[in-house]
Amino acid sequence: MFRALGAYPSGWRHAGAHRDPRADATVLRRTAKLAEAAGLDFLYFGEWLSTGLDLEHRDPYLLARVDPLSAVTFAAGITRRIGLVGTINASYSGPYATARATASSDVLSSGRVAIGLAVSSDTGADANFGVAPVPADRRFEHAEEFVDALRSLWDSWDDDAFVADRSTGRLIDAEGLHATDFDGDFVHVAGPLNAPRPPQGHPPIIHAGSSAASLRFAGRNADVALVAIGAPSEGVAIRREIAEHALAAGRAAEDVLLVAPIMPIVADTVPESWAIFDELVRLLPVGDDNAGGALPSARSLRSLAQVIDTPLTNVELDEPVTRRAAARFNEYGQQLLALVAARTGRSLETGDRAITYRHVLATHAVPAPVIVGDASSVADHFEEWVDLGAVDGFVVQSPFLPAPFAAFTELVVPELVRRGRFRSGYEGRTLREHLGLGRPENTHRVPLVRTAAQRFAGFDEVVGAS
Ligand SMILES: Cc1cc2nc3c(=O)[nH]c(=O)nc-3n(C[C@H](O)[C@H](O)[C@H](O)COP(=O)(O)O)c2cc1C
Repeated sequence: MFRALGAYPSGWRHAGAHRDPRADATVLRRTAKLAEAAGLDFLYFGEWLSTGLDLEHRDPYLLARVDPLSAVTFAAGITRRIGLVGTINASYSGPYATARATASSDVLSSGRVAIGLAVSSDTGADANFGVAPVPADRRFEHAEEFVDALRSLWDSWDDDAFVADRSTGRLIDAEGLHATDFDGDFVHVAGPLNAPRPPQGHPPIIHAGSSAASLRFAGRNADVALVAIGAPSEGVAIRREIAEHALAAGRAAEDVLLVAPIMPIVADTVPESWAIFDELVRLLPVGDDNAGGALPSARSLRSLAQVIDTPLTNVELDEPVTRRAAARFNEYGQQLLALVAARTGRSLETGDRAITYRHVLATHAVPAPVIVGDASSVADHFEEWVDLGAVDGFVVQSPFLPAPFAAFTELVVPELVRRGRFRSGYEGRTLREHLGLGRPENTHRVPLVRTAAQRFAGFDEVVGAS
């Protein structure tokens, strides 16, 4: 997952971090090369369609970044094998333009493109696009029509419609162009599309979201579901839920892959990886409600006190959490303590490696799926989750770019290959092949010429009747 300014809010402050969005081409080129050299399935470009000062400390990577479909096209030109996922938001995109742009980039990349389909709503985006928002409770219905329309448009032409017969002068097989008219409750589009059928037939659809509505949507429509998962047992339950929705929609359970975001912080040794995470926490501008430059108040000590049900009066951020104070934390507070211990090697009341309130607050304030360790411990985590049936794979987030991502590709990927858990290099050509997804047939049977003839026959009747 490519977040140029880093997926951890303080990542850009780390020494050596990319921090100038105007130079995104440089870090994108480096990241794409690293990812492809490691044989990763895809690079994922997310999307958010508005900006504002409130993002500076919460999600700085959203402040200003290149448009995902532009990034896909750029990356397609500098890579040869890796898949490229460009996110578009169904509520703010037209199906014709989206089908055309993605069919085009699939052609230009020889079948390596997927759509990240976002269904989120955002009042900023409503204002930016000047459109009446899709009613909140019908966003997923709208998105379902959007996907159906996309697939219909991608099937406008048969794979072999362009016969290009020089001797007869026949360029196309007229029977290979289909009527694609789609007339739903929300989506109305005629077509056919003025782009060839994509090399993958239908570029895969990846849907990110963790709500019940998102899981249902993914089960019914997506090729890959990207879901935030806290524990393996949760992943197993989510997989079952998605499979039920897939089956109810007439699909097979294995038609939908389940992947989870993960933020590995890896170094040659475990203490070195702890040091990187400690530094990210130190650089996080957490503070109390009125502290200048701090994260929003929801990430203050006061809010932490509320969620762990424990008064935190007169404590300093860098003060150790005493055993006595820890005993008063509720279940969520105990989970935070366990997470801090796993990510930092710290424990209660142990001198300079004591758990401090800063670490507890940072872990609450930044709900990133951080996993800290050396190559072996991070690979153990991957293996365990896959073996327990929690996920089919992971989408790697980097706290900043490029160093932690380089460390992941140079340390963890070879370890997974050594263990026989990841292929060495690419076997397939297209993204569908990387993911083990079949290539869909063209679903249109009736050529446009025949429907035109039928329409003409209807016209004759009308003329005859008059
Ligand atoms: C790992 C991950 C990445 C996501 N990336 C995006 C994104 O780039 N753009 C977007 O609009 N939504 C993205 N989402 C989805 C939203 O965060 C949210 O889950 C979605 O709007 C569904 O929530 P809802 O069903 O409550 O609307 C992502 C979700 C996850 C889990």
